[in-house]
Amino acid sequence: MRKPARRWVVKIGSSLLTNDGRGLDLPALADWSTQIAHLRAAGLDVVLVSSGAVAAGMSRLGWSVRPRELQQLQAAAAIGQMSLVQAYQDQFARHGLLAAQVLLTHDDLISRRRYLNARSTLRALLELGAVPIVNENDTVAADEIRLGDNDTLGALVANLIEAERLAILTDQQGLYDSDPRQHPEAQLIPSAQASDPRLADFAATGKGVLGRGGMATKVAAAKRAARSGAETVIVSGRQPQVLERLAAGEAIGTLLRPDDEPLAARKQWIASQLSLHGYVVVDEGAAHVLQQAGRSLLPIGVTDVQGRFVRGEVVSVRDPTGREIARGLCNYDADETRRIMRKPSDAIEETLGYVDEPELIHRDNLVLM
Ligand SMILES: Nc1ncnc2c1ncn2[C@@H]1O[C@H](COP(=O)(O)OP(=O)(O)O)[C@@H](O)[C@H]1O
Ligand SMILES: N[C@@H](CCC(=O)OP(=O)(O)O)C(=O)O
Repeated sequence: MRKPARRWVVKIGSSLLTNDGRGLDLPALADWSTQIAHLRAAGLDVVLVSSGAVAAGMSRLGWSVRPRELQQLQAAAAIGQMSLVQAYQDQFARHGLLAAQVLLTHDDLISRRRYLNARSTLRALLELGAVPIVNENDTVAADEIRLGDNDTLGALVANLIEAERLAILTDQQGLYDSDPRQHPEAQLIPSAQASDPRLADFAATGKGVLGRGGMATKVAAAKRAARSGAETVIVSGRQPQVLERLAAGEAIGTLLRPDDEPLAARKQWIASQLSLHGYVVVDEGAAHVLQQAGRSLLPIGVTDVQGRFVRGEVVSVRDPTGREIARGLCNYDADETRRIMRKPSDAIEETLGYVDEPELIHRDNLVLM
């Protein structure tokens, strides 16, 4: 029996919530809300990441086919999000709980200031005893920066609140060794390391009518959640008392475990950046000391700088073959970095006229990928 985790992110996908597209499944939604209320009563903090806005909007609009145009999807989401949170609010109120709507975009999670704001708001809501209900802010998220699937959002929220567990409720019993919709003989994987490269192959194909990501985004989410020390359970939301049984330590679904101890909060944030404004290329010697000796990155080891970034932004670090080996907060902006690259740190002052830090990226602000 595993010990129950204290802070959970519970993610409910579109396929499940809408019973594969037949509008919101209100009895099921009521049941999950009851289960979450029981978890709260048992002392667990729960943040709910719920999909279903587009699907609920489609059903309100009488649309049976998911539109392709972004504006149509956004309009459906705006209509559907109302029904979605209203349904949750009604259900949580039956248990004396307040529900809180939290709509996040990708930008909110890459800007340090907004990231910290989102984190403190979520923490405040949990302290107030409310149940935060998170979804992507579909109205404003433009195509190229959309998270698109809520598995990624669930993992980012797990990083944000340093959750111990990400429970992904879906329409299958868990992760199988191939898509059970196409391969009835597929075998359920009871547990694995989130970093196991075979998982991506198992999840390679197939998704539901409405779901965005299929299993591939769930496996990627487990990997991302593991970076902040969270374990992920992929499990059928249709199992009776699924959340309570998980909380009691029952081994159901697929458990994907992190390899390591949790990284510090800053390192989690650095590792979870989805879009970066630039990268630096380092020579072999620098790549070696970063990876093997846990050292800071000095300007002398940098051979190329690409993109535009400001001081304090997260940049990617690539080895001479172009492979990303690390990410970190850069102490100099892109132009300054170009001017001091290949130079020893004691030449920074004569080159720039000032010196802020001898390191380009300090090891405390650097995370290996
Ligand atoms: N290896 C696999 N194991 C289980 N399900 C898989 C696998 N590969 C693909 N799938 C598909 O992923 C679907 C769930 O993903 P998706 O439709 O995006 O759901 P959700 O809306 O819950 O995120 C399943 O219905 C299944 O057909
Ligand atoms: N923000 C979207 C969710 C996107 C989506 O479909 O996610 P998922 O079903 O979890 O893969 C919505 O509420 O409709």
